[in-house]
Amino acid sequence: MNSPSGPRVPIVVMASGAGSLLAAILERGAAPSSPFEVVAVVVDRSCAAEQIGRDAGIPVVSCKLADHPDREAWDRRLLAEVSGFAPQWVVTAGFMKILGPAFLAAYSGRVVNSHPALLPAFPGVHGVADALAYGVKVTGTTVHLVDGGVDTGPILAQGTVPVLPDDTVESLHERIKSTERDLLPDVVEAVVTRGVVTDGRKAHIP
Ligand SMILES: Nc1nc2c(c(=O)[nH]1)N[C@@H](CN(C=O)c1ccc(C(=O)N[C@@H](CCC(=O)O)C(=O)O)cc1)CN2
Ligand SMILES: NCC(=O)N[C@@H]1O[C@H](COP(=O)([O-])[O-])[C@@H](O)[C@H]1O
Repeated sequence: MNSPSGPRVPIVVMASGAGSLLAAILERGAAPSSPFEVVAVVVDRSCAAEQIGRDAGIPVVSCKLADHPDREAWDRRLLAEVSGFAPQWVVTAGFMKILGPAFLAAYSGRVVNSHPALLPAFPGVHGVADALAYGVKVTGTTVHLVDGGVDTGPILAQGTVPVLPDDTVESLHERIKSTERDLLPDVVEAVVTRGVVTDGRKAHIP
């Protein structure tokens, strides 16, 4: 049992952008009662998330695809870097690269992603823009386990967000991120404490 008095579960957070989800996870992990500890931040590009990790006094590792001969080499390097921190869970929080087979073989069932749409609708890199262009009136966020597909893994939790008549991609995305900053740390706390039970496509946190 991981409790305030017990050892904290080590997690690695991966990010590519502004890092506001990373900041929310770091804040939650810094609470005295947190069941988890962020032991490293991994980025795939130069981004604001790097500085957020450094400001928190946490090791930040940059693993850029362009610095590797091919995708397989990058995937293996990513695995080596992350494994060096021996995390029990990995959280992709705005990480904009597809994780490959080597990485997922090692961390199968232990990678949690936050996506800015209600999956299975609007997967991929442009989830917010695609939902807005489609004309949906409600969208949201999905926290799911990562598998070999793109945003296809078993769903752990979802939160809904209204689409307002004057929304732009930016205004809608910011409203979704506000929900993500609560939901993702909630799910991380839950999975590190209670684990996940999967049955085919279905997953629940007991
Ligand atoms: N194997 C998986 N890897 C990742 C998943 C996943 O479900 N399976 N989710 C992502 C996050 N994500 C959306 O939530 C996502 C990120 C990136 C892409 C994508 O197509 N990336 C391109 C590059 C785009 C870029 O560099 O800007 C790529 O990897 O070639 C789709 C969905 C975390 N990883
Ligand atoms: N498909 C992956 C994807 O779109 N991820 C999204 O990037 C944003 C990161 O925000 P942040 O950089 O402020 O944390 C979040 O909305 C996250 O769901």
